[in-house]
Amino acid sequence: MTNPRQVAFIALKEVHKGAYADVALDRVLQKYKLPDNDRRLMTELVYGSVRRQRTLDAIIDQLATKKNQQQPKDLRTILHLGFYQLRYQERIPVSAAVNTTVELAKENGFPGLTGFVNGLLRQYLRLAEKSSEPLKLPENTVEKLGILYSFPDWIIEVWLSQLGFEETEKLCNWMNQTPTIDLRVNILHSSLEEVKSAFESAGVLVKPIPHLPQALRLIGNNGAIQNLPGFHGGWWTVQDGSAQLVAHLLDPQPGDVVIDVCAAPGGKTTHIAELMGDKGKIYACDKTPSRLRKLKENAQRLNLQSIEICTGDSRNLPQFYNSADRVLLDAPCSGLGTMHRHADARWRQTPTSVQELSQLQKELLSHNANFVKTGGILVYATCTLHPAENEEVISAFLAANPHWQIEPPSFDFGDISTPGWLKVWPHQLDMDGFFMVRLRKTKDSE
Ligand SMILES: C[S@@+](CC[C@H](N)C(=O)[O-])C[C@H]1O[C@@H](n2cnc3c(N)ncnc32)[C@H](O)[C@@H]1O
Repeated sequence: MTNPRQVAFIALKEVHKGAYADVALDRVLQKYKLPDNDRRLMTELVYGSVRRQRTLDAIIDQLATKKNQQQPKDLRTILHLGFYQLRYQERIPVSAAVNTTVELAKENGFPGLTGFVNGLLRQYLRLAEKSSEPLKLPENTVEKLGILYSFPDWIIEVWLSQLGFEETEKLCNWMNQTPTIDLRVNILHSSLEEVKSAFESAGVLVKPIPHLPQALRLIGNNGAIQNLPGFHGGWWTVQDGSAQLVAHLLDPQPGDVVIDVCAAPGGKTTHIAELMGDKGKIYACDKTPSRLRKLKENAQRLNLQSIEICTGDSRNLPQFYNSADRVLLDAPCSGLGTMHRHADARWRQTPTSVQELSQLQKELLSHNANFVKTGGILVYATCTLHPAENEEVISAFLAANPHWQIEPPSFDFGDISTPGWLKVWPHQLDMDGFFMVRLRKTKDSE
């Protein structure tokens, strides 16, 4: 089968049964071999329909007599695909969007409803001719932003409470765009100039990222990452700019003992090893063996020797008391700062899952802080923008551990609020949302 819309429909059916969007997409891409252009269109339609689900459902609710939840599941998916193209894909001619959606309905169990599908899409087009916003939006600010930008109300509330209306709207917009790809150059085996010129010779453009000495951002869509020059030689690794900041904040030194307690798949572990000149010892701990296998592959590809893997729950690691110069806790989190990378993430997390994660983060922090020597450093980081997983975790830890204190970053980057934690707001800095804080153990606990 080579019809990209039909393949998108099959992937979306999997997502609605509970599959992760990227997993469902990979599965159909393996099964149905599509030419590059169709592959790109199909990917856009799947991720876009998942991301914009709330907005698309609101359109169905406005135009159809039956609400989206009452429509047959597959028909709702087909309508999502149709409305997504009409609302967000200006490059697709309107007639193609309408006709292919009607065809999808006919071919997938709804031959009797082609008139309904056609009518609904054309009704939307008539409204779009009359007004730049065909969708009727509620007065309530939270719901309005939630429907317009397709986020659950609770996420909008979390952002509004920290940012206010204008900045929240900018952040919502940012989170709905196609993610960029950043690289971190492995300074032990290459240099920024070498990677840049190898890429340019291969016709791939990159640009540096201000303040980040090892970072390059890819410009444009370049196909499979493994085919870019230097990948197999370990010249670089894919890592977003804001994730690169974390190891700089830790500032590891050659010869240090470092414990990375939630390490897999090793983006930050390998960065730490590079900054240490691969001299010293990094214990890379994680509870997920499949992710640790990736870490091992990454370390091998980057030709790093100083990393030792340990598998298990880092709330119970027994052997490291008072032994580390530095500990990194890159905690499991709700990922609210990276939702542009995971189309379905906004629908998977809930206020309850955030509370559970906050509890886990507190346990990980209080246990692993014991591993730091007096005078040593612990960096706590997450890729979420929820205070319950960030500021509140740190405040609770400091209240219970007066022999620890925050050290503000020595570099100037992002929103470094008193008392010194660094919060990267993606719409301000054009990189993933992150929170990180550097803590020093000033004396032994009593
Ligand atoms: C944010 S990811 C780490 C990303 C990694 N630091 C990097 O830069 O590539 C969080 C990791 O925590 C691990 N994790 C979750 N709960 C854990 C626990 N109780 N003990 C150890 N690892 C845990 C997950 O398996 C996941 O790999």
